[in-house]
Amino acid sequence: MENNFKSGFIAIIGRPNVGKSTFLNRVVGQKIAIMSNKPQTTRNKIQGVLTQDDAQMVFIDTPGIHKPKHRLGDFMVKIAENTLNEVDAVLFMINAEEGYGKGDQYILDLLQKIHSPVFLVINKIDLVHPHKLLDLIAQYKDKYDFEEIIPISALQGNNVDNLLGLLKDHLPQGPQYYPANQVTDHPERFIISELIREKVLELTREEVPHSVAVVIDSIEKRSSNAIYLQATIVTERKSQKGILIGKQGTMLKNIGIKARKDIESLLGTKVFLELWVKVKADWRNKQSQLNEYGFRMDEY
Ligand SMILES: Nc1nc2c(ncn2[C@@H]2O[C@H](COP(=O)(O)OP(=O)(O)OP(=O)(O)O)[C@@H](O)[C@H]2O)c(=O)[nH]1
Repeated sequence: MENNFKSGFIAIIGRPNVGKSTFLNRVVGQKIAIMSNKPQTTRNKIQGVLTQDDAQMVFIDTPGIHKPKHRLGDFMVKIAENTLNEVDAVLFMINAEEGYGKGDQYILDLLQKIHSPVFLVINKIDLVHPHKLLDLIAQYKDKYDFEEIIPISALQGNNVDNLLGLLKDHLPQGPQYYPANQVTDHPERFIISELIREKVLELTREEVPHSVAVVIDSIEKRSSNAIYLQATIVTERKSQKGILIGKQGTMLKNIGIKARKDIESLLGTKVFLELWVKVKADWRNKQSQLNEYGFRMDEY
């Protein structure tokens, strides 16, 4: 039985907002990658691990690949290229509703340089008429020699199991890389900060840019079923700090309440969360300002 076990690393690529994080979260059954309706919120590579009786799939969620405009961009793309060559399969995800675009051609060019098998995943089929889907499949078939073309709805779950089955068929025999109950190899710290950042983006809409960072200052387990967390939201400008705090602190409270609920369901314990806002410039003087803008979320 051991001999028939299949495993492999699978990269998910696609333009921003096509639904990569939604897919990953559905597959591994937990909210581990940040989800947002704004593009380019996936900044780090996040691995989700799906373990079945006879297979293990390790997913790598790459940042939205797009045309590099500066050196950092070039560097990122080089990393993406290397990653794509090292994995066992690549899922190229597109948005059925948007159809073919320039950004996709850029990715298709990138894919021409790699040897790993590529699956075209057409996501958000719940939003389009079947005729449009057929046109899209025909269009993409001409552009690249895909291993498979699979339409899905990551949000509703349609055809996702079929995709996983096909993927498994293509994976090589291999070891179980991670324990069966592990869904991600990232420390909880990172996931927690992403959950808080997600709430910031969700609640502040366009007013606060993606450059906002969330730093976990401390995680303390004071009893078997309670975790005490301190986190700081770091912004670049004073005006953003004002928005994040809101009138009489209402915005920060709301961010904290929503984040706490998600963190509690992720960790399965009660969470006490203290949240602070800092401007990058006064980051070093943090200690002296702590009491000015902080809230304990368990009080709300
Ligand atoms: N209707 C519909 N919406 C979807 C589907 N999959 C994802 N979405 C929505 O599309 C938006 C973007 O989804 P994400 O999963 O954050 O996209 P992403 O590709 O990870 O985006 P980046 O982090 O920018 O790379 C969210 O509002 C999702 O709810 C789907 O199958 N159907």
